[in-house]
Amino acid sequence: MAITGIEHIELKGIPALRLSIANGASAVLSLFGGQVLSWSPPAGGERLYLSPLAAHDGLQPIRGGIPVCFPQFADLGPLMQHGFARTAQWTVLTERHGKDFALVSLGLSDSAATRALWPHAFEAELSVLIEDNRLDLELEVGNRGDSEFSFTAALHTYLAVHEVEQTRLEGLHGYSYRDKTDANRIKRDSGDVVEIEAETDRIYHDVQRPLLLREYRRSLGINAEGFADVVVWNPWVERSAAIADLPKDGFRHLLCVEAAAAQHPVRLAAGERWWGRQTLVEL
Ligand SMILES: O=P(O)(O)OC[C@H]1O[C@H](O)[C@H](O)[C@@H](O)[C@@H]1O
Repeated sequence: MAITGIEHIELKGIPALRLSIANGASAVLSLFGGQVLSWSPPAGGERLYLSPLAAHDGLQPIRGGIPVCFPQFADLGPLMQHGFARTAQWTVLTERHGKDFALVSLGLSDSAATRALWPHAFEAELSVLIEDNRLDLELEVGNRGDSEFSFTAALHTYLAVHEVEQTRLEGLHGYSYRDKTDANRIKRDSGDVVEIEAETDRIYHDVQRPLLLREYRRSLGINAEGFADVVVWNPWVERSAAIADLPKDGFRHLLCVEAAAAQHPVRLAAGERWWGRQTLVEL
């Protein structure tokens, strides 16, 4: 019988935790970056894309899984792309499991290194739960300083798909989005579904609906709370060629559907806390 519970493992030299439950679902969470690297629901089959060329040197970001972008999403500010959380060492705060669930929360707080980049006292907590056919991630940020700060953030989920051109993303009809592939023009989605047939890099604003990712013979529900925006990213052929840690045809097997707070930075007064959550449900 498969081991259930929470094991401390190493994945290509990176310290990580493996969460497993009795129904056969499992997930792997790296302490470097506080990054989920794998999730298999009870029916089996990996649902997250992890690049075979991803760095595992504990320095560079890991291409794939669910990177945490904080305190900056993409290049929306003066920090390095996607902020420092995805290349920081997180620590284990809690581990809990029963027959039907496994929950780990990791913490990251300010240090001399983070204050040199971003001069604020913060604590971030990432909780990762597997239960039934779900993966649930929650990012909570607290301001433990004495003045307000603001940040942008995302759970940059790389979904594994069989063939991206045959994948349909439903639920974004009618929402406006910022199109990074077209000079950041604001557009309105008028299609019934989003299909990927070219480089796609969009921030959809104020998305209120759950999304559905449909593929041949499988579907995934994607829900978010607290994060106002949804980013849809696929680098397609030309941009992929410039991404050293992605194989040539890697873009065909991934679609990033990210829960983000990007359009409007989150403002936190001293002592305040914020949280955002993304849930993936195998249907
Ligand atoms: O290559 P990375 O720094 O990991 O960023 C990968 C991508 O992340 C997000 O989806 C952004 O919207 C894209 O513009 C960016 O290219």
